[in-house]
Amino acid sequence: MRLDGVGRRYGVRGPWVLREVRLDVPAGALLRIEGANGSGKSTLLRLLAGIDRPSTGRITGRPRSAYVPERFPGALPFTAAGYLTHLARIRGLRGPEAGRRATEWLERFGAAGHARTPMAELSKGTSQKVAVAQALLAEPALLVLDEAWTGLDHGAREVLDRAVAERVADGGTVVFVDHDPRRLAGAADAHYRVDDGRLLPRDTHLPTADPGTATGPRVTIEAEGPPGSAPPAGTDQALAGAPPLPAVTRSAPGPDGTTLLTVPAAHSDAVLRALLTARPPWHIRAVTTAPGADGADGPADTGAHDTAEHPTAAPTPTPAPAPDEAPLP
Ligand SMILES: Nc1ncnc2c1ncn2[C@@H]1O[C@H](COP(=O)(O)OP(=O)(O)OP(=O)(O)O)[C@@H](O)[C@H]1O
Repeated sequence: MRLDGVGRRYGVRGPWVLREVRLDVPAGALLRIEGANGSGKSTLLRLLAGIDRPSTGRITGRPRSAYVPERFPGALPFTAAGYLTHLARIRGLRGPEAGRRATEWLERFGAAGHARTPMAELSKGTSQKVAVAQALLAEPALLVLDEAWTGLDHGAREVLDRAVAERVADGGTVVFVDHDPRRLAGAADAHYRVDDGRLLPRDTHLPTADPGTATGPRVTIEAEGPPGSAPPAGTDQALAGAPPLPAVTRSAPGPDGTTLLTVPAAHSDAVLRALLTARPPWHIRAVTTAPGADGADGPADTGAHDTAEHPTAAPTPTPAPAPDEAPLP
């Protein structure tokens, strides 16, 4: 999908909220939109989702889209399951499949007990689970999330993190706004900022280390996987071409499933992607700056865990390009 010279204002004489927006929305990518309150983020997301039209400019190549609005109109004349089944049918799911998918998403979000509750009687959090589920159930090619994590409990936020990773791994595109800068930290392929009506690319890449040396900025990733298991093989592929110890270290998996991975900053996005798209996906607890391998760069290591560090498995001989290094189509 592509936006060319897109502008939006409310009312013929209203101020331009967005001006001259040009954006390529590639398949299989995670895009983050940032900006101050009232800068026009929600306006942009509504245009991307196709529920609003630009006042000027063109949007072409729109894929099958789904949208979680900032404010979900909860008081609808359905039960939770009835609403999701209805939406699944509108999105093209046929027969019992629509109801099955509705039940499956309510279960994933821990809201199966509210399947028969009228929407108007749902708590704010459960209503938000339904808002998110309606967007996920038909596996859209473009998923647009406007503060979709707000109001969800911890478990549901993790389910949504994983669903986002699944969509991207399946070749879909996810565009999101979230007030928490740690949301999907390091996983976005591109960051943009809405500023004075313009959409500006924000540098997405952490400072690059020289791949030929063991020095340079590093990032510590605290990730949680199945208890006792080592990080998925994809992380080793993501580190192909990275210098070995001391640039790359990995703690032994803790009994709670937590592992600390310290990697060159240039490889961190690819490692995060590998963790989030593993099956089952890993949960990213924190991403912090670590000192360079020579100890010269950045603040002190997190020190959150007392860990025995050891090198990761040897890199694969043929370096694969990190997804974040590929040019956006
Ligand atoms: N339907 C509307 N009618 C008139 N003005 C609107 C409408 N929707 C948004 N605006 C105005 O457009 C501007 C941008 O609003 P928008 O909600 O897109 O910003 P935002 O960056 O998402 O804000 P926030 O971070 O507070 O959610 C604001 O000045 C807002 O008042």
